[in-house]
Amino acid sequence: MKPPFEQALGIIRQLKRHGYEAYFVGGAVRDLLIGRAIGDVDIATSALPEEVMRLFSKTIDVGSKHGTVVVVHEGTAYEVTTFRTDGDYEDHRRPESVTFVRSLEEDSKRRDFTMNAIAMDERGTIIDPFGGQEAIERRLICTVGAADERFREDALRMMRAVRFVSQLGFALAEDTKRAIVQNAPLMAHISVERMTMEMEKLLAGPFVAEALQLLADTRLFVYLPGLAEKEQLLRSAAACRWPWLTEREERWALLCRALDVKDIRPFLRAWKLPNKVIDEAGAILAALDDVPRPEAWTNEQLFLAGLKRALSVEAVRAARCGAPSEPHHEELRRRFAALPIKTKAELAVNGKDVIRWAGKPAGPWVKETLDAIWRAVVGGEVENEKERIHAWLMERNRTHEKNC
Ligand SMILES: Nc1ccn([C@@H]2O[C@H](COP(=O)(O)OP(=O)(O)OP(=O)(O)O)[C@@H](O)[C@H]2O)c(=O)n1
Ligand SMILES: [Mg+2]
Repeated sequence: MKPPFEQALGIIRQLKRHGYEAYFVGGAVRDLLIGRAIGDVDIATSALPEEVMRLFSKTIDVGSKHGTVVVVHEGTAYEVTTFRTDGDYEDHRRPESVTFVRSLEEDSKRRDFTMNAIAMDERGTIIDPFGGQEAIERRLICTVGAADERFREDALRMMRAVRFVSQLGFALAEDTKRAIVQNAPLMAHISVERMTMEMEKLLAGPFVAEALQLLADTRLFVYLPGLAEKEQLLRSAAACRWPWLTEREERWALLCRALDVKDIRPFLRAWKLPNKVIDEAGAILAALDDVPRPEAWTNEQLFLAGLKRALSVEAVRAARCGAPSEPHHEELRRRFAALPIKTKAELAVNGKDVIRWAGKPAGPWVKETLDAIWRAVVGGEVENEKERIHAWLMERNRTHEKNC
């Protein structure tokens, strides 16, 4: 058995030793069959959560009410979920309560897409009750059973379908697509946090262009934060080179730019993104406005942005206009390496020094003076060395006095 399944075999064997059924399920089995990098390995079992907790020494109760216990095995955390059918769905979100069942087949029936309803036992035998392998061969995303029911159970699945299009390059099966169009308004019941998780995966997929067109075709976009009025721009955003971006902040910055979002903070806040992400996306966009062309970076702008952000700015610019950014990245790396200091902390003098030299009480002038100093150092006007900076400051004060 291939890694990472091999590492998790111990859990399946332990469950089986005690008379329970246990299988690998979900995305990991799907990705194994597709030949794609495998993410988290999930396990489904006939054992009840308290039985799972009794069988393993290190467990975390992450949602035993819903059947999920995390088992830490040889340093890795695995979600072990009891076979279940999802009880009554209220509000088209994941259920309040679930019913535990003892058969894998019952469990597979409640899953979203046929490719996600494939199980694998400890010998590597595939159990595929709904034709998931055929769907994978035909590169189709197809719900388990009636699409309407699956989407009414959890409306987020509609967005999952589109994010799988982006990640896998598969197409939506006809009836699955039709059901998304019909049920799109159910997205109104879904929390923003869950939408955002899917949107981030969607924007990071290799087939994001198809996925963005599909968000528009299915009208799912109407229910996404800040997108309701942006159908045409969303379609044009498909032309951007999204796969050239590597950071989530770059993707959010490009989304703002492609959708011509004027007030980016409220837009990004509506997606409930962490402040850190909002700040960085905002800083990337501000620098993109300040530096009109990739060749136009001044040393000061490069210093203030830092190398990482400067590269992000050029990646976003390139993804937007389709001209490769590699040559600019090289040049920016070279120029950043040549800067005499990379951060203000590397300055050879600090506030205490300038106060001592001036013999004046601290005040706003200290920051102004330090700003003038780093600008002069970055601009190559003075070497980053204490005595030279002192001399440069005295000279500057003399000229200043003269001019006044
Ligand atoms: N709304 C949902 C979410 C999940 N699932 C089922 O739970 C499995 C695991 O869910 P999750 O880890 O969220 O998705 P993956 O399919 O594993 O995708 P990823 O690779 O992104 O984790 C899915 O394969 C699917 O069988 C579902 O039926 N309906
Ligand atoms: Mg998963």
